[in-house]
Amino acid sequence: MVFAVGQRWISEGENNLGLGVIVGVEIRTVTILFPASDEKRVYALASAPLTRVQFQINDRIFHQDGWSADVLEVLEQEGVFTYRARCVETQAEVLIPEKALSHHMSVSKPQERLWADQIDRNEHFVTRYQALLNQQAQFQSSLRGLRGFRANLIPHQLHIAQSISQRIAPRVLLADEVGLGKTLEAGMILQQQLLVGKVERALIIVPENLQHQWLVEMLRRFNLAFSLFDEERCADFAPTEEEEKGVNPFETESLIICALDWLEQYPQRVEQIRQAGFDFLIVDEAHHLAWTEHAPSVEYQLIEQLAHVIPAVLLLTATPEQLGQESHFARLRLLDPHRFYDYQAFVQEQQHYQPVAQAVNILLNGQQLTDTDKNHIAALLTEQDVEPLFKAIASQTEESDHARQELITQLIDRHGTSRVLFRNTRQSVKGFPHRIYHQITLEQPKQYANAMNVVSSLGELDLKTRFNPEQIFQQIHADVRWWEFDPRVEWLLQFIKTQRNEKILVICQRADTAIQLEQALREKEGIRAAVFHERLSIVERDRAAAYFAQQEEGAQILLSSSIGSEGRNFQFACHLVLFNLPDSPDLLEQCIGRLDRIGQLRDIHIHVPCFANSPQARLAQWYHEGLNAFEETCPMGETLFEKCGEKLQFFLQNPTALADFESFIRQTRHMQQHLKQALEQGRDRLLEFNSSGGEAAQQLAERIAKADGSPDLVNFALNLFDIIGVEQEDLGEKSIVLSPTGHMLIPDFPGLKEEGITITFDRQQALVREDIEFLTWDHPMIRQGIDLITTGDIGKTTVALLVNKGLPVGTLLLELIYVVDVQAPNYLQLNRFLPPTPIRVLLDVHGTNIASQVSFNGLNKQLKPLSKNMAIKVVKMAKAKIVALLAKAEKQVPNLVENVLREAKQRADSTLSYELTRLYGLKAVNKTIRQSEIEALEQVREQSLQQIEQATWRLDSLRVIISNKE
Ligand SMILES: Nc1ncnc2c1ncn2[C@@H]1O[C@H](COP(=O)(O)OP(=O)(O)OP(=O)(O)O)[C@@H](O)[C@H]1O
Repeated sequence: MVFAVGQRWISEGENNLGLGVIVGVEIRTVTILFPASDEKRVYALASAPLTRVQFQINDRIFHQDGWSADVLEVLEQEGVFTYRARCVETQAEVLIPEKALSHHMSVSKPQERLWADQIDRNEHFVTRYQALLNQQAQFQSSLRGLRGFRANLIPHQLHIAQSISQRIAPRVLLADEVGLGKTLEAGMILQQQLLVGKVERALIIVPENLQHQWLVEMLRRFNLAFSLFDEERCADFAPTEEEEKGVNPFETESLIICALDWLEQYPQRVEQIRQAGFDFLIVDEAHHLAWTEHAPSVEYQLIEQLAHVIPAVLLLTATPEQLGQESHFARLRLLDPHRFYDYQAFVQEQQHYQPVAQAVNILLNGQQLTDTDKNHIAALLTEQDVEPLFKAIASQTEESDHARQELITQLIDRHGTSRVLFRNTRQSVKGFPHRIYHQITLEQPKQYANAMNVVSSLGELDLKTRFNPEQIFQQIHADVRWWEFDPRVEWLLQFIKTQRNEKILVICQRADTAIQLEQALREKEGIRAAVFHERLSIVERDRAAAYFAQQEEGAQILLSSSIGSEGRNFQFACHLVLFNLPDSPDLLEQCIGRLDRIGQLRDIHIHVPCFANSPQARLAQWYHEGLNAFEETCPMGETLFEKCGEKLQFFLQNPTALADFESFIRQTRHMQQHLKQALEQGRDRLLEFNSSGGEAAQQLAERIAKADGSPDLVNFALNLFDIIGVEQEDLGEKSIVLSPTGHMLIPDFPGLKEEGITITFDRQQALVREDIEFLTWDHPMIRQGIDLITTGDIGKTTVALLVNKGLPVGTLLLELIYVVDVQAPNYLQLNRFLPPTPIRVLLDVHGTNIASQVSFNGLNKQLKPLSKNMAIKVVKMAKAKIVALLAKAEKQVPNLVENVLREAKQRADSTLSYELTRLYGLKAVNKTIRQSEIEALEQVREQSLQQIEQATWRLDSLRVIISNKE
C-alpha cells in the first residue's frame, strides 16, 4: 500500500466512518481522519485495514459543497487523484481534487463487479444478506451486550445491567447486599457500553487487595483484558533527561485497574488520570469514601475530583450507610449533584417514602384506579399532566401495563433515590441458603482479666481493642505467647479436627492476631493455615487465597484480618469463625458476606467463641438477639447502632451489669422490627421495585437463555466460518474446534489463534470449561465476522437460476439489496435508532417491486446455482435490461428509504423526548437542575433528528435471477 497525504480511503472494518482522508504518513504509521464522524485513526503502514477509493469514468461523485458531477477522466499526481468531471447541474467541466470529495460519500458498487465478471456464489449472497439482517437486528436488540458474559443468567443482575446500560453516561450507586454480584453487574454495564461505542476508556479503582480479583473476573467473565497500574509501572513513563514532559501513563492503555491506596499516596497520578480522558469509572468498596461537611476524607475528595471529569461513574458498596447517612448522601451527591443538593432535604425526603411506596403498590396491584387512588398519585406528580396515563390504564389494552410502569418509574424517579441507587436484598432475590449462628462461651483466662485491669487503671484502654483481649494482653506482655493459655485457641484446634473435610475461614480483627494464630496452629498441632491480611503484598495475598481455594492439598484454614478479606470470594467454604467480633453491624455483614454470596450452595455456620461476660459476649448477644444480624442481613443495623450508642457502650464497658441488659435487648428487637417494617414499606420497597426488575427481569433472563445457542446463531456462525475457510471439527459435548487453513478468504480471522480454538454455544458448558470460547451474538468473533462480510466484497453479486415451470424461459428478475446508513459522531449513538438497514427490492421484468409478495427465503429455496461461465453469459446478454431495471429501482428506493427514516426518527424522538420530559419533571421538584443540561439534551435530540435526515443509501449487493423450466 502506498499512502500519500490527501488520498481518500475507507475503513474496511468501520464503513460507517465515511470517506477518510490521509493526513499524515510516518515511517511506520499512517494517520487518517474521517471528517464525517470526526474520528481519527493511526494504523501501522503494513497492516492498515483500509481500502483505496478510486472512482471510474462515468461514476457519479459528490463534492463536499453538495453538488455532484460525472467523472470524465482520472488524473494522478504523486499518488493523489484529481477527477475531471462534468457538473450535473451546470454541465460545466470541473476539476475535483479527491480531497474535496464529500466525506459522506458511499463507495460500494456491486454493478461494476457484475460488468467486470466478478460474480460470486449464490450462498455467499445469501450469507451477506443474512449478515446485514443480523447486524441490524443486533444493533436494535434489547439483549445486546447482555448475553456474551460467562456467568449464569441471574434476573436482578440482568435487570440492573439492562436499565443502567441504556443510559448515556450512567452515574449510579450499586448497593446490592454483600455477595449478590455487584462486580458482575458493573462488568455487564461496562461491556455493554463498550460494545455500543458509548465508552472507550475505563478505569476501575479498588482497594489494593481486590485488584487481581477484578482483573481475573473481567477477563474470564467478559473477555475484557484490563492492565494493572501501580507506581512501578507508571515510573517507566517518567520523562528522560532529554524530554521535558514524559508520557501520561494512563493514556497508554484504555482499560486500567488501580488501587485507591496507591492514588492516595501519589496525588500527581490523580491529576494524570483527570487528563487521560477516561469516560467510565468504577469504584469498588465505596463505603470507604467517608464525608462530613467539614472533614471530607482524602479518599472522598480524590474520587470526587475524578467524578467531575469522568462522565460515567459506578460506585459499588454493599453497606452504603456503614460510615453514616451523611457519607451516604455525599456519595449520592457525587453521582448526581442536581438530584441530591441538600442533606437536610435528603433526610426529610427519606421520611416521606411511605406515601410514594403506597402509590406504587396501588399501581402494581393491577386493579382499576379509584378516584382516591388517582388523587393520591396525581398529588405526587403535580408538575405534569398524568391524565393521559390514567386514561391508558383505564383502557385495559396493551397500553395499560405500559402506562402503569411509566407512572411507577416517574414516581420513583421524582421521589425515591431512584435512578441513582440500586439495591437488591437477599429477601427479594431469594434462593439463598440459611445462616446458622453458633455461640461458644468460654471461661476468660485470668491473664486477660489482669491485663485488662492494669491497662484500664493506666487509662490506656482503647475502646477499639476491647474485643481483642489478646491485643490488650500484649500491650503489657509483649513477649508472652497468649495462645498458650487462650481457650479460644484450644476450642479452634478441636473444632478444626472435627471438620477435617471442611474449609474454614477464620476472621480476626487485626493482622497481628491472624499471624500469631497461624504460628499457634502450626506449632501446637502442625496445622498449616494460609494467612491473609493487608500487610501482605498483593501477590502474597492472592497466593494465600489460591492456596485456600485449592481443593486437594490446599490449606484447610484461612486466617484473615477483617479488612484484608473484604470483597473476596470464599463461598466454597461454609464455616466462618469470628475470632474477634467485628465492632459494627455492617462490618459483621461484610465478614459473613465472604461466604454468604452467590454460588454458596450450603448452609453457612457462623461460630463466635467468646468469653463469658466479656464485651465480646455482650455485643454478640446484642447482634444476635437484638438485631438478628448473624442469621439475616440487617439493613437497619448501622442506624440502630447509632441510636442505641450510649446505652450499648454502657453495657460493653460493664459487661457484668446484666440487670437491664435483657430489657435493652428487647427494646432493640422492638426497634429493629419497627424499622424493618418501615423500610419494607418505604424506602426498601421503592428500591426493590427499582432494582430487582420483578417479572420483567425473569422474562429477560428467559429470553437470553432462549437466544443462547439458538439455531439462527449456530447456523449463521458455522456458515460464516465455512465461507471464510475456517476448518471445523465437532468434538461432541457441545464444543467445536476451529482451526485456520491455508485457503482462508482473509489471512487473519479475528480471534482465531494459529493453533486453533475451541468454541461452544452452550452457557453451561462455557461455565464448566473456562478454556473455551463462549459464542453469542455479542462475541467479537461473530461481530467482527459480520463486519468482515458486510464491509467486504463477499457475496456482492451473484447470478442464479429460477426453476419454475409456470414462467416463460429466460424471465429476468433482479434482486437488489440497498443499505441505509448514517455517518454521525459517536456520541449521538445513532445506531440505536438507525443501524445500517437493508432494504430488499425484487424487480420483475417490468420493473415492479414484488419483494413483499415473494419472500427472500421462499425465492431462495427455488434457486439453483449457475456455473460461472453461464453466469457471465447471462449477464452479458441481459446487461441492457439489468441497467434499465437498476434505473427503475433507483427511482423507487427513495420512498422506501423515507419509510425507514421516518421510523428511525420516531424512535429517536420518543427516546430522547422521554429523557427531556424527565429532566423537566425533575426540575419542577429540584430547582438546581441546570437549564444548560436541558439545552444540551435538546441539542442532542435536534442533531440526531437532523443527522437521520442526512442518512445516505447505497446499493450493497445484487442477484440476477433467470428462469428456466428445469
Ligand atoms: N451471574 C453469576 N453467575 C455466576 N456466578 C456469579 C454470578 N454473579 C456473581 N457470581 C459470583 O458470586 C460471587 C459474588 O459476586 P460479586 O463479587 O460480584 O459480589 P459483590 O456484590 O461485589 O460482593 P461484595 O459485596 O462482597 O463486594 C462471586 O464469586 C461471583 O463470581
